[in-house]
Amino acid sequence: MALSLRATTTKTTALSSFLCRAFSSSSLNSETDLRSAPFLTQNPLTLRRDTTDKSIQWVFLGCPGVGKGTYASRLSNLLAVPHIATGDLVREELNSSGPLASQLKEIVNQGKLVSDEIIINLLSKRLEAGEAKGETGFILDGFPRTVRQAEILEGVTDIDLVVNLKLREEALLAKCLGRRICSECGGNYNIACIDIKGDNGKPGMYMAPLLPPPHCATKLIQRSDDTEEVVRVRLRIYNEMSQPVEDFYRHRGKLLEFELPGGIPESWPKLLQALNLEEHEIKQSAAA
Ligand SMILES: Nc1ncnc2c1ncn2[C@@H]1O[C@H](COP(=O)(O)OP(=O)(O)O)[C@@H](O)[C@H]1O
Repeated sequence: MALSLRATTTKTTALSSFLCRAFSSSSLNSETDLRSAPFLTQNPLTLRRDTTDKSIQWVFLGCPGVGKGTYASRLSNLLAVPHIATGDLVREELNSSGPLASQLKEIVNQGKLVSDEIIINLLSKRLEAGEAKGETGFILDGFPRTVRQAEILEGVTDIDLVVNLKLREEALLAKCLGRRICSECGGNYNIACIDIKGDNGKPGMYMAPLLPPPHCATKLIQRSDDTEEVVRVRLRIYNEMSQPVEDFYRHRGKLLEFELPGGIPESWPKLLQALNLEEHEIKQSAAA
């Protein structure tokens, strides 16, 4: 399907009045549940958006290890919209001394999903903080991950586009296990060298490692949920809980499927092409 993806959508939806109502009237939670949740100091997702906002509202879907963070972050830099990764919000919270930290640590380290209530509350706070700084638009990464989250989001705002990144199954586990983060600057790297040989008419695939610069190389850490056992659980849960989200957006004509052909050098230009974006044009117009 050809989707027109230029970032020109005019937003007319004011989210603030709808989000809380959408969340509290959704089937799994009564208002009582929300009020009794100790971490909810305010209504979840009480967002306000300028009705003249012309920024993009995109979602990135895809299995653990597919590269959602990498490509969402590159597009965020290119298009000057915030990249909001709910996994990062969860990790910030679990590394804090907040009341949810130990509960979140346990859930994440088992590869399970955090409750919709918690995730919506974290996302709401992040969007509000961004709004206070004048941010408009977003590229969401890791949200929605359940059909209920998608329904709530769809009920309150108009998502322009959902990019569904796909990568061959054999590469996903290796990508998660090879992931490394610089504990000082937060830079993301990958030490895995993926070299899948062509077989039975299926082409091979090569993904070079993304090695850290020398000043990060001695400070690399691994996410505690990037162990083989936990990654397998995350992949299973993605198939059960998040693949239906792909169908949700497919039925609404918003899903752009993008099969990664290899590493960043091959995939990035092809992704821009699929999105009908020209990197040099955007940079020129930003500089003008
Ligand atoms: N939308 C969400 N709903 C529920 N849990 C989430 C959501 N986003 C992130 N999480 C939690 O944070 C963890 C890390 O998320 P993320 O960094 O996006 O991982 P992945 O590499 O598996 O895509 C998830 O395994 C899950 O426990």
